[in-house]
Amino acid sequence: DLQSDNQSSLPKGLQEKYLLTRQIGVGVCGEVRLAFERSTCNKFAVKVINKKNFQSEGTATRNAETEIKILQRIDHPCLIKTQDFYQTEDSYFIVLEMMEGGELFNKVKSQQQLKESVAKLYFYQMLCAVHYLHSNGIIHRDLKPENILLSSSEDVCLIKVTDFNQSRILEEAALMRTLCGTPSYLAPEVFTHANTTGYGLAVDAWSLGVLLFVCLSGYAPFHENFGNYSVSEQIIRGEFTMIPKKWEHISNQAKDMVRKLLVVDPKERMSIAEALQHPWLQDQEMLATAQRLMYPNDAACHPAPVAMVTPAHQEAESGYTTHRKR
Ligand SMILES: C/C(=N\O)c1ccc(O)cc1O
Repeated sequence: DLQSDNQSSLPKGLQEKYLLTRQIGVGVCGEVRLAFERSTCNKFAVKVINKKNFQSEGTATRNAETEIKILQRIDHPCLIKTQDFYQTEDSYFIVLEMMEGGELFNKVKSQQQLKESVAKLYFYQMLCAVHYLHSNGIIHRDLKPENILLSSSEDVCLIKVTDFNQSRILEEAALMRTLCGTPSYLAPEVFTHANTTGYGLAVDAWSLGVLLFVCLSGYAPFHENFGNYSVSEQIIRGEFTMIPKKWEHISNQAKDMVRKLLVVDPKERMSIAEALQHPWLQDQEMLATAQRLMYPNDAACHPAPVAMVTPAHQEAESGYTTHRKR
């Protein structure tokens, strides 16, 4: 009975504004519950984060309030919006926009591998979202299929990146949690330079490479069942295998994109900006679809002729380079 114990342990403000109902997701740090805003009946997803999962509670709690203000200013069509934030002695409650399609993780699991055109549409939106985060000085650091949400169960749909706020709010604790969670998507330098949080934007490019590999092939490039190295050793060595059966129908341009992101040396790894200019994404039909999904109002008032579509990421870098000129 949701009116009894569950609601009573909730912050008063949260209880007054929202009715929390069933669990719709669960993760390392806690659970996600479906909530209804009482005044509008609009649906929201409330992420309940159990504080005892995090070591340095003092600074994290202090950071939480300040960080949430910054993050509520973050506004991009492919980033989950933070609607509200509450906390009790032992939990954080982050009220997030609802995504009816759930986690990308479940779609890839059920479909084995995504159609290349669908993987391209999703990957382009992820690149735009992460490009925007980086331009606002935020490194995600924990990009994985569980943190990519789908707006609907249709293949052609808007996707949104989540949890960038959580790792930002609980900075040092997020690093601890990240290192405790499954390392499959983490870039090599997170292991080799983990104690210096100086690793840069390139960690997200690596994780997007792993995400794209999984969407295209249906399996992870670095996995404990592969070879006789641990997952972290496989990552540090940059050793992955494209199983022919899984990759035979995938274009060379898609494979090229993956290979240029899964480069061990962050200085040699293709950047997000370079990835946005990669030939695989210069696909006018995909760009027009992404534009329509991300900026539906623009398309309504003055539909851009497909040939003239300005890529939604706008700040297009001049020219595509396979490797940054050193
Ligand atoms: C975290 C989140 N939205 O922000 C979410 C998580 C799981 C799910 O099935 C649906 C959702 O909307």
